Amino acid sequence: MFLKFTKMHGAGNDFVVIDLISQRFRPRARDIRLLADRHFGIGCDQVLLVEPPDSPDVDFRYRIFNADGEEVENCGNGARCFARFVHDQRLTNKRIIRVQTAAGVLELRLRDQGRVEVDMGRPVFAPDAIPLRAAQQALHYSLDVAGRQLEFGALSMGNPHAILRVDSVAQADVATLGPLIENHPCFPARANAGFMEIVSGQEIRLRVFERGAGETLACGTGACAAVVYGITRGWLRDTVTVHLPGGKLEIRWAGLEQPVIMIGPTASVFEGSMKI
Ligand SMILES: N[C@H](CCC[C@H](N)C(=O)O)C(=O)O
Repeated sequence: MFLKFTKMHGAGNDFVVIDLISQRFRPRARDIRLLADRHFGIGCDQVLLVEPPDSPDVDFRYRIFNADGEEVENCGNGARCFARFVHDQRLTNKRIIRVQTAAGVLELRLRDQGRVEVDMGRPVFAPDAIPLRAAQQALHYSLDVAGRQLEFGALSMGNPHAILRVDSVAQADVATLGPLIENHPCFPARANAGFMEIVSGQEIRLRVFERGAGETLACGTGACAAVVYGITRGWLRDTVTVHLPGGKLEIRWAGLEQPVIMIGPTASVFEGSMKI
């Protein structure tokens, strides 16, 4: 079959977005890997599938697959691009959209100039919910990675994140430490690894080695996780500009039991169809 798709990105984190309301396609992991392949397929960090709602109190359901073919719970940049996609494709004329994901219901608000605001839900710190193998919940943890003791924060934004503070993201050894943290046995579901440089109480630089995709130009849930960790450590205030290699996001968190709010850009790059 030929599958219609739209290629999008949010701050350089790129997606193949597929409308499964007007076309039928039951993807296997190998189909996702082919769609995501930058040589034999279209190429992307994640594949997003847009589906009809499965309950009356949401407008859509959307599913998220990493380039390695694994389905995951949440994707911040993907949520923004999803909202832009359903609006551009006239699947809705709403500017406040409720969408069911594997991590729960997200509320998305279309802002001006292609920007979208997302209520990303509340961070979760309990180790067994991240999941993280740890004796007890802590502000930060210590991890032996390749003989080095690393201090990191860990939390879930629906998906698991480990965050390390570094002096300089430019100098951080993301290529080596990223996969070691992603696949460390203390993370039974693997993890996204964030490397955060504190610029000021309201600004950070961040690089993220993503679970199932490698280092990406931006990670929305990673930006949320890094800001939440920085606020809990007393390094950051409640509204932070996050500078990522592919662009910047604004993250707000008013503290425990409060949702994390993310605002950022979206871009629709091209449409096409692929034989699959
Ligand atoms: N790699 C992530 C999913 C995509 C998250 C990221 N692209 C974002 O914008 O949040 C995971 O395996 O949990």
